[in-house]
Amino acid sequence: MGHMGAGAPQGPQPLPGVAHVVAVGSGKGGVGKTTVAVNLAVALGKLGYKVGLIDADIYGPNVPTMMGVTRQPNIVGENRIEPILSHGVKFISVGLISPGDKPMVMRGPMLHQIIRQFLQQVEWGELDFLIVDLPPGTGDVVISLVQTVPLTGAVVVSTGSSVALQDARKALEMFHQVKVEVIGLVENMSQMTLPSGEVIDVFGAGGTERTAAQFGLEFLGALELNPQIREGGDKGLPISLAGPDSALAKDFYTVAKKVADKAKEIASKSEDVLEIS
Ligand SMILES: Nc1ncnc2c1ncn2[C@@H]1O[C@H](COP(=O)(O)OP(=O)(O)OP(=O)(O)O)[C@@H](O)[C@H]1O
Repeated sequence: MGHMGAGAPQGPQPLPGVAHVVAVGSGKGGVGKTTVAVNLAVALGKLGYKVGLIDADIYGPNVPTMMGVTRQPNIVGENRIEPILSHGVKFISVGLISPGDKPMVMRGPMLHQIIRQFLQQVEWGELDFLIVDLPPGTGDVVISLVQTVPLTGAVVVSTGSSVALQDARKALEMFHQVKVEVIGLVENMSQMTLPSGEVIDVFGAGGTERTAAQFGLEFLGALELNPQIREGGDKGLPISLAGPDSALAKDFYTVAKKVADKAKEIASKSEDVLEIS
């Protein structure tokens, strides 16, 4: 690859020691993307993987609350950022740097800089998976991400409702445009089981699986709508901590295992391509 002079165009560079970067996105806000990202990270950790989590949802950085730690990260050496370790996962968030209720007002270049710093200036060490919680919608953060680091793939979270799926399709189209493979779709808040045992369908369960099929994409699983999942998020104790045998957490583990398998499959395919060319 020759050496690069100053100003030489630099494409996305893999992060040394980090095997897979997986983005979690949604078209619509509020569908539970962060809940899925946090529980996916914790579940992968419990499954024995080394996991990092970047909260790139700069407009609503909820990861610190959901991970139960809101203190500022330490700076080590020359401007290296030490990620926060919680529940077996290393994470970083703008919420740690600009805590409180003040919104971060940011212009494009600053946003790009933050995404780069979170990838390159954080002491991630060896990771099997670096999960990135994207802001809802389609936009700048994804561009910054793909310009900085090669992604293994993206997970798209939706509810089964028509409007959420309409926006999820836009997210799929965006990942296609920036050449990021979609690992699969997750349906969140799928069904709800009442204390009586009656199951109610709030957002149109099944819609996400049908959309995945239409696009020839993998359906990674359906997650129940349950107040304990919300409480876990609010208390900083993600439901996945309950382990794969827990009734409420098991579906998150199903998703986590599928994501891990598919990510490894995608990575091995792209290695083959590199060897051939
Ligand atoms: N399966 C679920 N059951 C119950 N509550 C849930 C579930 N998933 C998410 N929630 C709750 O719904 C709210 C929104 O979830 P979350 O913040 O994860 O959404 P989001 O898509 O990341 O939102 P945004 O990106 O727009 O900030 C949170 O209070 C969360 O605890």
